[in-house]
Amino acid sequence: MKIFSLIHNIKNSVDYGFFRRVATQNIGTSKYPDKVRIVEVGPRDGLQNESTIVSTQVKIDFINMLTKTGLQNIEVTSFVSPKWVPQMADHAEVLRGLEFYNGVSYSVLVPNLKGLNAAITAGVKEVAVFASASESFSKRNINCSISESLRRYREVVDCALDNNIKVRGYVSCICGCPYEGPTSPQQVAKARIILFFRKILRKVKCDTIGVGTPGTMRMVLNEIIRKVPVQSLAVHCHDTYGQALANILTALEVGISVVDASVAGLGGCPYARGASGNVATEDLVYMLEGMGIDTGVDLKLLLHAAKFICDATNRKTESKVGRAISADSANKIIDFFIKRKPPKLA
Ligand SMILES: CC(C)(COP(=O)([O-])OP(=O)([O-])OC[C@H]1O[C@@H](n2cnc3c(N)ncnc32)[C@H](O)[C@@H]1OP(=O)([O-])[O-])[C@@H](O)C(=O)NCCC(=O)NCCSC(=O)C[C@@](C)(O)CC(=O)[O-]
Repeated sequence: MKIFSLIHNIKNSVDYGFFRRVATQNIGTSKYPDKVRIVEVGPRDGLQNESTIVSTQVKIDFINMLTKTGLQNIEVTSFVSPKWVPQMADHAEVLRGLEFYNGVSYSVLVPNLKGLNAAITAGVKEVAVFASASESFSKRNINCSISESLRRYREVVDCALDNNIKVRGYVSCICGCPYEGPTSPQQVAKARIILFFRKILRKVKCDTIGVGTPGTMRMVLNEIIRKVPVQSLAVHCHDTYGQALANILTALEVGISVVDASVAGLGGCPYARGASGNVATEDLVYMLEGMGIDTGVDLKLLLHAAKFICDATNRKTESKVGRAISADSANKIIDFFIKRKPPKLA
């Protein structure tokens, strides 16, 4: 009750519209984009690391809730070996249970042709392949060298494009590797990885263990955009050291406008021990909308989805916004955010 009246008082005494106008004015004709496309990776990157198997129905309900928030890209599962990542073994059942909405892309991770073929059978229209800038991480994560992974992915990408399937390409460990330490920008921008990824629609640069700072992030991105059009890049920042939002701002400053995030900051990689989840989607939406940058995402609905998955997995949210505002009280204090209509059912 006390909390409620505090929020009520804050709402009545603070002109959020004023803050929003000031934030926008300060940015002016700034280096930041007008819009940012958020790729929600919670159902895949977020849940793959959960030690207790999450039921298929919970995954389906979670994804359906995310769809209604206005997110246009959701990575829903991965078609990897169930021996390696048991949590994602129900990939086909998850896809069967989804309500597909017009204008929303539901992508999946595939490590090889076997995964791609299964994804095609399940009706998937967008896949993601995942290479690494670090040899050791490549070996631990997908059991092969970088060169071998690129050979495999060449087949996967050709086959996907022949089937009119869009492809994202992740490059992990752009700032550091859990086994080898810091990664040099030149290592990330190596010709073989860049050349390979040229065909791919969207190239995602990943700070897999969240060790990057705006300094290292700027260095590595500057190196990459000398070789790849910035419009084709996205970033995927884990938040282990609390640098994710700052790193994302740095990415926006160099011209990137597609950003991965995970609701409630869920996740981590099973082959990068100690790494925390991605930047929390709620925190990202709060920051961007507060800067006058359109995300198209309804923060209130996002908070509901976050509460749902945290309750179902018995974990606390990693989102700072999620801790500050409960889904129920969100109504009272985030009226200044743009209200969105959910997309129409296909
Ligand atoms: C790549 C492999 C398959 C190699 O694994 P392997 O053991 O070298 O391959 P294999 O061909 O010997 O296959 C082993 C078994 O898995 C089966 N198998 C083989 N492929 C598939 C498939 N697609 N779907 C289903 N089953 C499959 C295959 O049939 C076989 O079954 P068995 O004959 O023993 O009964 C394995 O290492 C793997 O699945 N790795 C995936 C690990 C993973 O998902 N890691 C987390 C991803 S997160 C990440 O990479 C970072 C990212 C993207 O989030 C961004 C970032 O933050 O950096």
